[in-house]
Amino acid sequence: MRSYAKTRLSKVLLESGGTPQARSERESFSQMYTEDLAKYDAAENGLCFGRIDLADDEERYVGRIGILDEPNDYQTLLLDWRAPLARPFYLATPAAPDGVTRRRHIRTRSRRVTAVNDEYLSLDAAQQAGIAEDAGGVGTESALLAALNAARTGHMNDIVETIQSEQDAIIRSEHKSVLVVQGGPGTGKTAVALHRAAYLLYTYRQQLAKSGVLIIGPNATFLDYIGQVLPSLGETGVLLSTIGDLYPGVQATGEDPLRAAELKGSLDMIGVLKNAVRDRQELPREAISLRFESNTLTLDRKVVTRARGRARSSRRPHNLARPIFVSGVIDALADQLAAVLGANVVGGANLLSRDDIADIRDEMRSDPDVMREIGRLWPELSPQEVLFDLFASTDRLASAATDLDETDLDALLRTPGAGFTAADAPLLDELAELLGVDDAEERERARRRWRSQIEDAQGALDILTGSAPQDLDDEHSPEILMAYDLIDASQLAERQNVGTRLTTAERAAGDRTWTYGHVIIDEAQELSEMAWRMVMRRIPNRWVTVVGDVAQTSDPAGAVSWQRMLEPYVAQRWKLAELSVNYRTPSEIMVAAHDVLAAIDPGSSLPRSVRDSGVRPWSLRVAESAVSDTVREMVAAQRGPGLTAVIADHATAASLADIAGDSVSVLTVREAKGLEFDHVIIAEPQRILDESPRGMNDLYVALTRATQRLAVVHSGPLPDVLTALDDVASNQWVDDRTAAGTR
Ligand SMILES: Nc1ncnc2c1ncn2[C@@H]1O[C@H](COP(=O)(O)OP(=O)(O)OP(=O)(O)O)[C@@H](O)[C@H]1O
Repeated sequence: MRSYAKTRLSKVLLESGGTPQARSERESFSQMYTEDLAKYDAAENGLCFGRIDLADDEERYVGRIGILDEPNDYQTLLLDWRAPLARPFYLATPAAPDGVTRRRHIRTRSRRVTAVNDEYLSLDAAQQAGIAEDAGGVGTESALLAALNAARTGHMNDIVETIQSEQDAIIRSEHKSVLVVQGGPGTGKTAVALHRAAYLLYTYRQQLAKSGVLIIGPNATFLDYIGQVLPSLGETGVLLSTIGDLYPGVQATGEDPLRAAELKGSLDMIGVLKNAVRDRQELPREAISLRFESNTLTLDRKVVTRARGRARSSRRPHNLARPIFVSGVIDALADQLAAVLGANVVGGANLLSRDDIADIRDEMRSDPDVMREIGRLWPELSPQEVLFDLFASTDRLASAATDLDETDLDALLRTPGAGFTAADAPLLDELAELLGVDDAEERERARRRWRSQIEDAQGALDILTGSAPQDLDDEHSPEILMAYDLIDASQLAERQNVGTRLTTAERAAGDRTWTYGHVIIDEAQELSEMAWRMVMRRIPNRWVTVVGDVAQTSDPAGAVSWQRMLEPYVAQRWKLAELSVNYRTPSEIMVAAHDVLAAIDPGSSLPRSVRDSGVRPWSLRVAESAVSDTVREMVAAQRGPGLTAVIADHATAASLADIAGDSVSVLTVREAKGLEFDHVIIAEPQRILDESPRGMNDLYVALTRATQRLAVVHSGPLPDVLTALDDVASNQWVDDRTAAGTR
């Protein structure tokens, strides 16, 4: 398949000329073969990972992509894991075997089979194979446990080999509106969300290939962590973004203080932004005198009020209503001038015909002084400008945010030099709606760009001809093809465009008004009300998969209830699916997290851990000055594969930043969100609690990041919610290591 795609691709690339239709076909083929090659590369590892045997002796092999045996009547050699026929591989159980007698997990390294693991789904099949009932061969979960116990690499792996049935139901859900997947830490929400994207792209390829799928995650580290999963499932047409980067052309570089983030996330900001835009539609304090062709005209409050009223009552966005305002003012000024000119001649204003007055208006429109004054009163504005100016001035803020007290106004004021923040992106998006974009100029620029591309191409062809050997001119030999014979300028320009052809995801990323076919929001509890508005604008059909856990909300403007966030868009019409099994955190750690969850929401239950690690988490109290050294010793005691994370409040994390390396991360809770590590050290948990009004949720997130071991190092009293941890007197990880060394 590889060599077929490679050969076809090079053939397509060599072809040239032809009708526009032929060219566009070539383009699609070249894209298709390129994507095929990427898909085959991605499926290189674990190409085939399973097989099911059915009662009627049929065998089905399941893998990362589908393969048909073309010469043999297109028989299926390998089923794509997303195909309906592959589904029993994930769903069959001894209680409901669905015709399956045996499920085989096949593990491979490159092309070599390294392990085969069979589960017999009926006693008959097990006995026939000579497996005793108590041998653990029936319904074992060894493939899953092997995957879960493996050391972490810093990148998420796909779970196609071991998708569990409650996860499968969500991945393949046919629900066409908002589906909320709520589940505790480690229940596979992220994994499920990514596999759902792959499944939907496979099943609704036609529909989604053009519109694309958008996946929103909490931060760049997280996107990097999950970034490998979709290509390994063979899907490249997905845009991954954070909320902060969703507004095209702006990257969130600043960070808001908690109160500012909370205020910016609230729906009250809609009113504030509306006011901020209206405040830019100004009335002159006193009449403005304008010189126009040796006459003095007056622009007074009354004229401007009337023009502004007309423009506002059009209900168009600010920039699109601007021409109405401009006409209103120019009409009034032209009438004024006509009156002045008329008064100066016998016969009065009637002397000026309509055409004369129309000419005057045109001249006024091209008079820079007149237009400058009008521009001051109703300027053309960009969202960035309005937001920047609003948060830079106490006066503007006070005028727009009339309900806020002084402390809140201060919280919103931007520190000079700071960039836009993640909470600003939804505000920019809102402003873009309020301002409207007059894209006439952009369209004209695109036309000009195209013309100049054709001219460049023409130039290139001329040079090619000019630099041809002289004797060709003298004795033009018909069998030597000149560039001109093959291609004309517009074709060449088109070719260059093909070189920079954008994928659906790339085009969508640059277009604020792009509407996606499906949107998946991970860690959705972190989205503020304003962020929801921004996302929902991009998905008018409301086909959204929402994945999150309200007990893990850190953002002060984030969700405490899904209903509250979704109400404005779908009222009650959303479906809830829950995940109840924790695949990450061992049971010993979850026991310790119980009191923390109870403090967040006494009504919610902990997800059940699928495995034990055999190691109990512990806490160690040391002097404040010794916290740093203790953590360093623990990190140094880690050897071998696996990742260690130190999770702490901002200040403690900053003081330990230098120990970060390839296998060690030092993170705040916000940065650790959604990630996982083999070993986790939480430093100064009380400070995590104190740092935010959602401190308890943050502590819960920190506690549930480890796949193997957890330790807490603290200098003050241990928070009450952590008393389930073993209180130890010395650094166990270092002791364990020393003991291992002695042995
Ligand atoms: N069916 C499965 N087979 C193998 N591994 C799985 C399966 N389901 C989940 N996992 C693994 O469990 C871990 C946790 O999954 P994931 O990160 O998706 O959980 P989450 O619910 O998003 O967690 P959190 O809310 O804490 O961010 C990951 O390493 C994931 O690969």
